[in-house]
Amino acid sequence: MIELEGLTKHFGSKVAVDHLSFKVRPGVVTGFLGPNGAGKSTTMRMMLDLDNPTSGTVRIDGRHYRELEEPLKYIGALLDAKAMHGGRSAYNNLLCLAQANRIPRSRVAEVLDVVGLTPVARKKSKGFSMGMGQRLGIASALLGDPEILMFDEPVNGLDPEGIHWIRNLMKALAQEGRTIFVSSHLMSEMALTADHLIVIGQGKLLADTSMADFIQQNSRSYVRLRSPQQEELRDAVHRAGMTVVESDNGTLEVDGASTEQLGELAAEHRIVLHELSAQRASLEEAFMQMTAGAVEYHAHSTGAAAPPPSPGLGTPSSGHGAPQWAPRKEGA
Ligand SMILES: Nc1ncnc2c1ncn2[C@@H]1O[C@H](COP(=O)(O)OP(=O)(O)OP(=O)(O)O)[C@@H](O)[C@H]1O
Repeated sequence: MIELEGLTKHFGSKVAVDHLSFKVRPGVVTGFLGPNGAGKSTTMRMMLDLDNPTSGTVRIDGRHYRELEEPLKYIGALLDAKAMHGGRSAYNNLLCLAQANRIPRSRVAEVLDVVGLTPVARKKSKGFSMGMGQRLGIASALLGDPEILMFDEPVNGLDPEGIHWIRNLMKALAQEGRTIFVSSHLMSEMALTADHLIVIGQGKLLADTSMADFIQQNSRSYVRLRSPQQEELRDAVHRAGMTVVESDNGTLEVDGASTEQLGELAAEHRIVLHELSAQRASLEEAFMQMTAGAVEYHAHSTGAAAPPPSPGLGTPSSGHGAPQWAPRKEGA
């Protein structure tokens, strides 16, 4: 378990992380989401004692990182896959790490095998592709067989087979009862991987909830109906006291009713249906809706529609005076 309490980080006048308190629990994959510059990497760095908090605490299984005798045996992390020594082979990179943490040499071959790098174990890591570097970083996180694993953008540079592999690896590790904390900008991937979500914006906690609840609470769900007797159907739905709107493509959209209710209603009125489907927004839509007011840098221009404002969640910001050509981050 990872526990944050009032975690705060200032860089000069910039508040990167603002009184964050949450727990990352074992047995599930917890996704860590936030727009660019929200403070995810800074938070993860403080979890690993790579940055000092301005205030607040992080506990790893009840202890501060510095109190862990051999930290790699408690918490493994992939933060920056390029952090490896390029002049060393994959094997030697891992061996150095193993020796510094009193991890048996035999574990090096084991983790190389897990990540599929055994055939290139003796090759210098500077010649590795981005995906291979990412696998090596994952191997280093797994080296101490820790109960807690943190991955910052783990699918960066991985091909579809690699993405599938890391998704299954994270799920399997969670099923073993480990604590898995992962950040990613790939919403479709996160939707397939994470059970629970922590969402931050401008350093503040926006949500700490299950994936299903997050999507449900931050998006509209409705039932779509299509029928050759569209007018009859619309009247029947209307008479049943439900809100129905006709979409641009000629289908009907009904809020606040189940597919069962609508199917039965159509049968009662002997109306033929060509479509009866529950529509639920994607994680991406729900995320855009929730974080609309917490995006640090907006692109303004070429047809990419801004997300609609979320009721009660603040209005979309124009970037707090930030330039509008969307730099990635200050000081990066
Ligand atoms: N060393 C630093 N010096 C000054 N400002 C920093 C530093 N590191 C981060 N920041 C700022 O703190 C804020 C949070 O940055 P951070 O990298 O943690 O965000 P992030 O959520 O990981 O973003 P991204 O999704 O773009 O990687 C940003 O505004 C960033 O510019």
